[in-house]
Amino acid sequence: MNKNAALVAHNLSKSYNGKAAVDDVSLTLSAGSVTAFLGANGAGKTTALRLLLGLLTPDTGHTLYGGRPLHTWRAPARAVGAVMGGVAGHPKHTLRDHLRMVAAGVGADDEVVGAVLERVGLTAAAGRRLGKLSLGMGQRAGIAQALIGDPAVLVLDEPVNGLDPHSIHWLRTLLRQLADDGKAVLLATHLLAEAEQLADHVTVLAQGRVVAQATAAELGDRATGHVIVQGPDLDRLLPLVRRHDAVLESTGPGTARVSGIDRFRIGDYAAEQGIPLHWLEERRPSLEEFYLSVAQQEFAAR
Ligand SMILES: Nc1ncnc2c1ncn2[C@@H]1O[C@H](COP(=O)(O)OP(=O)(O)OP(=O)(O)O)[C@@H](O)[C@H]1O
Repeated sequence: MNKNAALVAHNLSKSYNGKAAVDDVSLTLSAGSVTAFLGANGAGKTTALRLLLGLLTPDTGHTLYGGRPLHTWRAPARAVGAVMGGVAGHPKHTLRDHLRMVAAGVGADDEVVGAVLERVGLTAAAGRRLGKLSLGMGQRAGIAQALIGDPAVLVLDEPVNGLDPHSIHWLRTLLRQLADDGKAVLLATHLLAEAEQLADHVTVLAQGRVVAQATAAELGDRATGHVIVQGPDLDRLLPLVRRHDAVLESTGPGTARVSGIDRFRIGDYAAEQGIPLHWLEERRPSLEEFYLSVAQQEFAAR
């Protein structure tokens, strides 16, 4: 076990009415990294986050922050900050006053409130009432609130929901900066492109279970892609295809799709045999294709 990890969750499980919402989920978050919990709606992401945060009691398993359970931290807001959808507070309170109250609760001063407002780009909106914040401002305010304790771990549930493209870009940049500052960031998302673009590590959840855990790049490599080849004489590739137990599928005149051999082998073989090729392109699977394939394999095994 990595004792220096910002967060270690061991074998978390939670069932409702005999059905597992989260089934034996383990996770390690390191300082300076962004991790995504990726899964379809109902995969168990929110339940897993609530277990990590101590908002739900697990049937089995436990979570350590900096090597210790959250309840042993004198100031839990230094261990973890959570954004579980917008900002919750009295709609008539101004954003500044709301954050001041939160700050007082965690022993932070007004300077911290000014700093977090600036960090999320809401300095000019500090005097607005919570009830008058737009959806995007509410998301930013939620992040400001989570950052007040300067936590080592930041957890966000579907943070891009309802955001416009400009705000999504802003959020990506902010999360990367927070990781660069040394925080461990965990976000739950059903948006495959978000996980692929933003996260260093991806944990794929399906029906409450971890079905894949790797870097975004490794996940892509693990899945099988295919190669598009074009040329006037593609049948001459068949001996190579047979040798590798691969598949060559004609997709039109002079064009085929090969799976089971990489483009280097195909190119080298074509050069050795004097087979003319006009095009050779490896199509790597997207994380989406990978996710669907692992989820299908997982369900098929049940
Ligand atoms: N309090 C509860 N009582 C009964 N079942 C629950 C409860 N909370 C979650 N579940 C069930 O557990 C499963 C996982 O739900 P969860 O909300 O964690 O999924 P999710 O991946 O976050 O999906 P979504 O993005 O749709 O919220 C679902 O089948 C859900 O119906």
